[in-house]
Amino acid sequence: MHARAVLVTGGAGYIGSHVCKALAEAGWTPVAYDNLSNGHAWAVRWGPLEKGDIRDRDRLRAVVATHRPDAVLHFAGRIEVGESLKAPLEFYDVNVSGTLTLLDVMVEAGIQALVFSSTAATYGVLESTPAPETHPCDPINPYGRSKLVAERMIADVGAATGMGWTSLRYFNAAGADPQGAIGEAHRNETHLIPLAIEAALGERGVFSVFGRDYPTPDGSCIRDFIHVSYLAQAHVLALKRLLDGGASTTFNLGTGLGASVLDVLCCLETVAGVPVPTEYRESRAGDPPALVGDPSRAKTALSWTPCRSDLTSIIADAWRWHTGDMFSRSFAAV
Ligand SMILES: NC(=O)c1ccc[n+]([C@@H]2O[C@H](COP(=O)([O-])OP(=O)(O)OC[C@H]3O[C@@H](n4cnc5c(N)ncnc54)[C@H](O)[C@@H]3O)[C@@H](O)[C@H]2O)c1
Ligand SMILES: O=c1ccn([C@@H]2O[C@H](COP(=O)(O)OP(=O)(O)O[C@H]3O[C@H](CO)[C@H](O)[C@H](O)[C@H]3O)[C@@H](O)[C@H]2O)c(=O)[nH]1
Repeated sequence: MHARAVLVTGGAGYIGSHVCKALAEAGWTPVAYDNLSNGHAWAVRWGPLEKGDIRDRDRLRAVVATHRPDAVLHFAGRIEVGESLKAPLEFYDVNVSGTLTLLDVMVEAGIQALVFSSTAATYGVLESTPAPETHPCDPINPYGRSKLVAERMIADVGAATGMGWTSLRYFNAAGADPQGAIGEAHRNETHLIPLAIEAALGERGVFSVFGRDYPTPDGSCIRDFIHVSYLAQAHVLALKRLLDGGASTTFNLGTGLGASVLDVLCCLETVAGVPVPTEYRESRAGDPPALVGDPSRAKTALSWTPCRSDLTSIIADAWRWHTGDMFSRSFAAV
């Protein structure tokens, strides 16, 4: 019997590729749909790669007609908070228009289930931490606003058509596949942990800490880091729940615990056994001081546990990936 297909937009990217691995291990055929603007063909190892843009209706239609997926997991999008302030229209184009095009094709094809990659950035500045899903959404950057519009569009289409959906609001995905097959390899890296690793290895000069006067115990921002492989597990569980008739809803995917930028640097120095050369810079526009999520709803409804998500395990996996053979061979193959 053939494994059932699911369409994974953005399946060549960091989180999408880890989810493809988890889906294949759970018996699915993940069909990655990606324009490779920030992902890699080498990261698509557990199913076919269909190259295409999320805004290209005809290409999407053709891919759906070929693979006839039971469901869609939608990761494709622009992701960098800082960039979104410089190029808001690009973010609205890909994250909003792209999601609209995808929904249109799904409705036309009668696909009844969608798992959407949303974000903690939809909340804005938290009134209290850890934030539950009922926390007000008032995003402070175009990235978060574009994802919130997409979330609401999905809910409206679900209400009108009966399509089931689950929006997963990730906090900070981090780490790498513990077996070393894939890891975080954004082309234009802006994320804290990979940049700090590159600074520790002397590949990038000094690491810049953005802001030292936040209202946090050490003055640097606080984030809730969640191991990418266990984030991936939650997608498999959410897909199963949706296909079993579970109600459409939103889940936070975080640990409920925060770590500061300085905590991350300190932990990396311990894991790597070398210092991270560091400087302080102005705070980055659009960064809220603290983002920590309450994952209780996901834990209960999905029977999910965010394993391996202590800072040491996350950073050790990221370090192993970055310094391993796969990382250098992967980039050499681009
Ligand atoms: N990384 C995080 O910590 C984090 C946190 C919250 C939410 N998210 C969301 O998770 C999703 C995946 O994030 P990621 O970190 O894996 O990013 P990523 O950039 O590694 O993955 C996104 C993928 O989408 C593809 N893509 C971008 N624009 C496209 C387009 N127009 N058409 C087709 N494909 C396109 C890219 O090539 C890339 O492979 C995103 O939707 C992001 O908003 C990420
Ligand atoms: O060189 C750097 C890079 C980052 N930071 C700081 O490290 C923290 C984390 O920054 P990242 O860029 O790694 O991640 P973000 O929290 O900005 O955003 C990530 O998590 C969000 C949800 O929390 C989003 O969804 C988004 O897609 C994803 O990139 C922030 O306080 C940032 O100011 C630095 O100090 N120096």
